[in-house]
Amino acid sequence: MYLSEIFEKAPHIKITSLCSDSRAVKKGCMYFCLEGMNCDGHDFVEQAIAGGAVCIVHSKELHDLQNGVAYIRVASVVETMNQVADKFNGYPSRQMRMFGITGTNGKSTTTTLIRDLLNHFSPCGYIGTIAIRYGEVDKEPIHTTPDCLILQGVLKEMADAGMKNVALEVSSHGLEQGRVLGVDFDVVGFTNLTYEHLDYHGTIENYFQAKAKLFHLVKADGVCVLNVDDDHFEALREECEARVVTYGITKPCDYRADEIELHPTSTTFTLVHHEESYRVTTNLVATYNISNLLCAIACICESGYALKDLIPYLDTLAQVDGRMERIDEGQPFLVIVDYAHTPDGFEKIYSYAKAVTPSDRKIISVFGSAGKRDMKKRPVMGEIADRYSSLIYLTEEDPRDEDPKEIAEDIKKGMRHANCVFIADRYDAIRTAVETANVSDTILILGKGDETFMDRKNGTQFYMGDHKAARHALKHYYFGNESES
Ligand SMILES: CC(=O)N[C@H]1[C@@H](OP(=O)(O)OP(=O)(O)OC[C@H]2O[C@@H](n3ccc(=O)[nH]c3=O)[C@H](O)[C@@H]2O)O[C@H](CO)[C@@H](O)[C@@H]1O[C@H](C)C(=O)N[C@@H](C)C(=O)N[C@H](CCC(=O)O)C(=O)O
Ligand SMILES: Nc1ncnc2c1ncn2[C@@H]1O[C@H](COP(=O)(O)OP(=O)(O)OP(=O)(O)O)[C@@H](O)[C@H]1O
Repeated sequence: MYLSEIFEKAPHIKITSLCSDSRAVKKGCMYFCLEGMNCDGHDFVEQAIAGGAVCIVHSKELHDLQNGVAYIRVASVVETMNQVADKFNGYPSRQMRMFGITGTNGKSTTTTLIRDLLNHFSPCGYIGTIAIRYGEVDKEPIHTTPDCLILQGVLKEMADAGMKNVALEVSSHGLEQGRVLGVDFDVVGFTNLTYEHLDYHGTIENYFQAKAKLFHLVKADGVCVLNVDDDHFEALREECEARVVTYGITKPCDYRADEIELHPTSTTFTLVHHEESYRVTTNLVATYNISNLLCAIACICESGYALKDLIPYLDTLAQVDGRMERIDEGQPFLVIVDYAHTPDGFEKIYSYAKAVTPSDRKIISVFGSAGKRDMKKRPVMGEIADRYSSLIYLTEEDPRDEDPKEIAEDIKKGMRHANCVFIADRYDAIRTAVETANVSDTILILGKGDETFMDRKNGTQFYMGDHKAARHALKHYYFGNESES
């Protein structure tokens, strides 16, 4: 594409790629100077030009301008970058129905459910924490919400591959940093807002405001799907300019789950939507997943599909990787791998574990907390785990350059009752939990979900993953404690 096609009165220079990192520019690239938390992209203009940049988009005054390079000064580099990336890629989000889901917990689950259900009717891509998926393509993501240059490129790939819909996880970091400003959202959904990421946002109000940005990015004739059960529902409704549709469990709303019966491997409930009512069985477990399912159903139905057509697919929904994943090697106790890593996520998964574990049996927990991330939540999560568990194995969980034992000490500050042991190696902690479990106990392995890496002080290293670790330990170290209690 030529620069003159992007900016009026700009020289006729060929632009071959877009970039916001001077270390990655290629010949013919347009470089965007972004102001970050650690440094300012304006300081790397020379490096960008040396690497081959032919156009610099900036907001601050630059000196020593070079011949042969076009300089475009704009009020907001982020906004311009989004517009250019959208145009450069042929406006891909206008060619597909775009679903954006935000919230503290449940984004990956809800977007995966949207994709899984919609794929029965019309091809849908997924972009989020777990992967970038469309058709047969399955790629590792860098971020939950990719930066706009990557995002628009991926959207183009999806449109070119025949996707008609995209379910996109939209993180608060992504919203704050304007990564989705160029996306034309048709449907935006909200799961919940609880304590998380305050190291980045500072206050819960700022965090809410970041999430609320998504609801200003939906098309005028689009839909905002809100959770009536969440404490921030009313405040978020105030922010919505497009039509609002509601879902929930505890209050009257447009899509409601009533008479919920929780079972260890399924859930039954009555799905009420205005005059329609269906008794539904789904293979999803735990009440919070019913909330996620309602959000997904509301998003799909409000984009034109009939509720009755979705019902047949609700009892064979795909397992969401690392989310409430049951590991079954024939052992007589429950082993669940789950990505819970927030106080609310902990509260929810423990209340589910309590509901399905006989009262005279143990809940055994294995978890840690991420290094160099929100440290205040550590004792809070320790307190919750302690309230429900008989035994806790604290272990490493992406310690980065912190000492995992010291992170464990922070977690322990919230504990008062449970037996708690620190085992540095995560596999060893999982193995020990398996060796200690008895019939009808529940082991919860929390915090890493489907991730197969460990961020340590010497960088990101391969980790076999909690699901594989649990399977391996069950196969090799569980010898049957059936007679013990
Ligand atoms: C806190 C955060 O989100 N930081 C993001 C931010 O980094 P930053 O503000 O520190 O950027 P910076 O290092 O100051 O650099 C500013 C600019 O100068 C450029 N630069 C910098 C150095 C150089 O030599 N040359 C150069 O051009 C950089 O490319 C950048 O454009 O902008 C960078 C470029 O887009 C991101 O890669 C980076 O994500 C970091 C790696 C990150 O870990 N982000 C996480 C927290 C995140 O976004 N997570 C959410 C999910 C959260 C959740 O729900 O769990 C996500 O959506 O993934
Ligand atoms: N609606 C919900 N309410 C509370 N907790 C939930 C909800 N949905 C999922 N969780 C918990 O949060 C964990 C992460 O779920 P999921 O990956 O769907 O959320 P997410 O918002 O995508 O999180 P992240 O952005 O960190 O990946 C789950 O493993 C579960 O423990």
